Amino acid sequence: MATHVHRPVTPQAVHVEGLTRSFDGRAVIDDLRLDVRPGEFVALLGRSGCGKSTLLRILAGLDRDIEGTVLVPRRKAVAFQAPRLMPWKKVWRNVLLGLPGKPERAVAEQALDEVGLGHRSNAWPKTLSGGEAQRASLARALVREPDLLLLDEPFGALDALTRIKAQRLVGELWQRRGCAVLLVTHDVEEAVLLADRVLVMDGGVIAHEQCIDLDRPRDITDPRFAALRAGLLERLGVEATAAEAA
Ligand SMILES: Nc1ncnc2c1ncn2[C@@H]1O[C@H](COP(=O)(O)OP(=O)(O)OP(=O)(O)O)[C@@H](O)[C@H]1O
Repeated sequence: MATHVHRPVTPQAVHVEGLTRSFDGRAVIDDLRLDVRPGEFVALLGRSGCGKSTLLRILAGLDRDIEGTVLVPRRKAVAFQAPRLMPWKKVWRNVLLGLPGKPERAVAEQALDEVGLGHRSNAWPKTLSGGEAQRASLARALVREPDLLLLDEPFGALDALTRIKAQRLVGELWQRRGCAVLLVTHDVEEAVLLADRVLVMDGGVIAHEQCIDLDRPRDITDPRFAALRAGLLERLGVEATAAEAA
């Protein structure tokens, strides 16, 4: 029997047990177990099609056609690779979209300030750059004051420099807000840079997990960083280059 329960205070930010999700009789998620501690930053890696987005959508409450137990906080927010802004609403109205009650514009502006986009509050979405649109999408997640922030490849479509800035911003927001984060990414370096723990999904379960016990801010030139990255690449079936493996 499926249970998808929201509870305000949980010993874990996420508790998933015996989770199975099938499409056309094929179990993409198969008896999966996952716990995320409050305030923990977890990155989720895995080859394309292994079920990462499916898991994230289930945690977000967007897919309830499941078996098993899923416990998540009531306050949660999700941001996707595509910022999904409504083109006919100004940026600040997009940020408030779907919030209960009649929230004030100032609420949106505070969140936009937090992501460095206060000056574009009154702009139309089509006038934003890719990085700005992604920051607007993050602001929309932040106004929900989430205990759990779910990010599905949020930097995937950004150019290298914008991506680095966006990663830094998410790291800062996480430290300031203290919410748990589950970040789906293809980028092993990004995972090691940001996460407390990196999970590798395979065969419908969490097949491997790696704690990242490096000080913050992280130094990608630290040999331990390279070793962790190489280990995870190997887990993903990607041959590390000779330089990385050294
Ligand atoms: N609504 C759906 N109907 C049928 N099959 C689906 C549906 N959603 C996902 N799938 C299938 O489930 C599998 C997992 O998809 P999912 O998008 O979760 O993978 P992913 O790990 O996020 O992939 P990627 O890294 O490429 O984004 C895929 O084989 C996909 O085709």
